[in-house]
Amino acid sequence: MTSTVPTAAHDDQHATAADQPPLTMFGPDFPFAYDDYLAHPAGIGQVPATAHGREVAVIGGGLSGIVAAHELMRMGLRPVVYEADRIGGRLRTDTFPGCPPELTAEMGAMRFPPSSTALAHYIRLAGLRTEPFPNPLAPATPSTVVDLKGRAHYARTLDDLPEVYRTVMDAWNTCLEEGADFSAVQHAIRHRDVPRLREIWSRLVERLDNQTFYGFLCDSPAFSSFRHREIFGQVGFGTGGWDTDFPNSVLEILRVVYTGADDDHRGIVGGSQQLPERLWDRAPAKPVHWPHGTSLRSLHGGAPRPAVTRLTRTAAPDGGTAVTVTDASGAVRTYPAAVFTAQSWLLLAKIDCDEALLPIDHWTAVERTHYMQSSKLFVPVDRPFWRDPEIGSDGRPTGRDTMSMTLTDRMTRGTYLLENGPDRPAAMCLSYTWCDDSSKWLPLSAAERLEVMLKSLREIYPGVDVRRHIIGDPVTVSWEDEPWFMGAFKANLPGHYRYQRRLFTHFVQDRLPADRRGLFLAGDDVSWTAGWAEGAVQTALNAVWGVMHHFGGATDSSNPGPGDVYESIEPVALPED
Ligand SMILES: Cc1cc2nc3c(=O)[nH]c(=O)nc-3n(C[C@H](O)[C@H](O)[C@H](O)COP(=O)(O)OP(=O)(O)OC[C@H]3O[C@@H](n4cnc5c(N)ncnc54)[C@H](O)[C@@H]3O)c2cc1C
Repeated sequence: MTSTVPTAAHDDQHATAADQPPLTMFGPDFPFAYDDYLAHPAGIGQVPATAHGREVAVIGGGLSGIVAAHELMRMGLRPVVYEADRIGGRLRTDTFPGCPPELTAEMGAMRFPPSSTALAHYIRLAGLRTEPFPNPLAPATPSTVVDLKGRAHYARTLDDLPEVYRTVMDAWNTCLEEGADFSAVQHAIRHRDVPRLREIWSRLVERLDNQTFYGFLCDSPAFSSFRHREIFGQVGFGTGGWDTDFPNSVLEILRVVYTGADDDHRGIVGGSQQLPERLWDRAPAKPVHWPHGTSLRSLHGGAPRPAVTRLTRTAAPDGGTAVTVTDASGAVRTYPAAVFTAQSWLLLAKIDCDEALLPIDHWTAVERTHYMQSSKLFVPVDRPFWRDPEIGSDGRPTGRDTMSMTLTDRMTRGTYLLENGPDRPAAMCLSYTWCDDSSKWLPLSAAERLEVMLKSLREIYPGVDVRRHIIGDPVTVSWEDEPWFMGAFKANLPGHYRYQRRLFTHFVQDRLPADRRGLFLAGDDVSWTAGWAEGAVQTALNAVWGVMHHFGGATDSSNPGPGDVYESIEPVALPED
């Protein structure tokens, strides 16, 4: 997910002293150091040799499924990946028909915070490079235009914007500090002070689970001005407007700001889809059980199995239960364990499921899951023409760029300018929207969307003929309209904390009835930080731990896994009555 009180502004207020430990997506709900766990020389655990070669179904070939499959293969198990669409899922990098293949469009995730340290482990493993992402007012962004209520402001830094923007930024920082112990939580995250973090966060969860983001702002004297709340909603913090998140639980927003998830973003050079694709192709250096050179691709004969159409529980030979998977080819296979990584709603709508798959409270949590909508449209252009100096009405350069990264309250909301070098073809993300703003695009074809977007941009840049630079057809997506996704990413509504807790903690199954074990939920919507690929990775690692434990395996005592330390760091349990 992404969002502007701008990055620069946010950092400005909460400056990171060079001698402080870095901010990472460590908690606050489940403060487990996934990065240290992955980096530890003892590895993340093993299964008994008798389990080597046994099959585990992995449903979904997005990042979570591929990370889970990769780690299960490294343990000597045989992951069988099912993928309905394409490897990568919401790490979807499209190309433009008829254009050079290096010109890409990130239809899903496009920018990653350095605080995503478990994700960074796999980016390194895949040998991928990252580069600064051109967010509003980010150092890598030549210029930004904020266009609100028909008035456009041009800025290279926050100081170029009218004073009211700084006032709004100050209000946001005050609101966070007074309403959500911002500095104390960040300090605990940086220093991995688990008792302190749990103490503060538990209190906040109890107090704020029933509060919307907007209600949180309204409760703050710092945000008593409607106009300031409105500007904040349009321009947000970090990377863009957050008003489409106003109805969501404020806990979702706090998780983002505490962990620096919306700050200092970097893009993956060549596209994010390469990450799961490379992991699919990668042969681990020291394979357990499998011959040298074994990769997920080689285990699957090149391609994953097709979409799962049915999931049932069946009796296992050892007297326990197994998970039986039917796929779109009609093939039926039974597995001692399965990891489900697709969005949970697919269990309700696209897969014929046996109710015995999950405990009833978990089904309720699946049903209540709330997804954000999100649409994007990209066009290829001949070159980064936006860097051309703007010429004023007197025929002289104004000192500004022709066009800028743009935030607006018009239909487009966020326009991103993506360069591949001077005079090389480039891409424009003409519009990136969420929720209601995304729904407005839903019934429009790509061509119709393009026309509305060009009109919005013409209002902001009357002298710029964007169309003249377009060299190919637009590519667009509305994730809520994608049959294998049904939404962009989860966002809890107020009162949803308990549901999220059920889904996230499902990987620890010793307390579940025996006939409800063996199916592990993972992926973005099971995580506490949906909309961030880090959560997809963290929950994949939880599921891997669950499968390992299910097969009688264990971690090295020097490197306990998420399930081993669960009791001491489990998310706060709110009362049900
Ligand atoms: C618009 C958008 C912007 C985002 N921006 C960012 C960002 O900037 N930074 C960031 O860190 N994260 C971002 N994210 C979030 C990030 O993309 C996700 O966290 C991550 O890609 C989720 O991976 P996953 O494996 O959990 O789920 P998915 O990617 O959804 O993978 C699940 C897979 O399951 C498959 N599937 C579905 N049904 C079946 C079935 N019946 N049988 C078999 N397979 C099935 C799907 O095709 C899919 O490939 C964004 C997401 C979206 C949508």
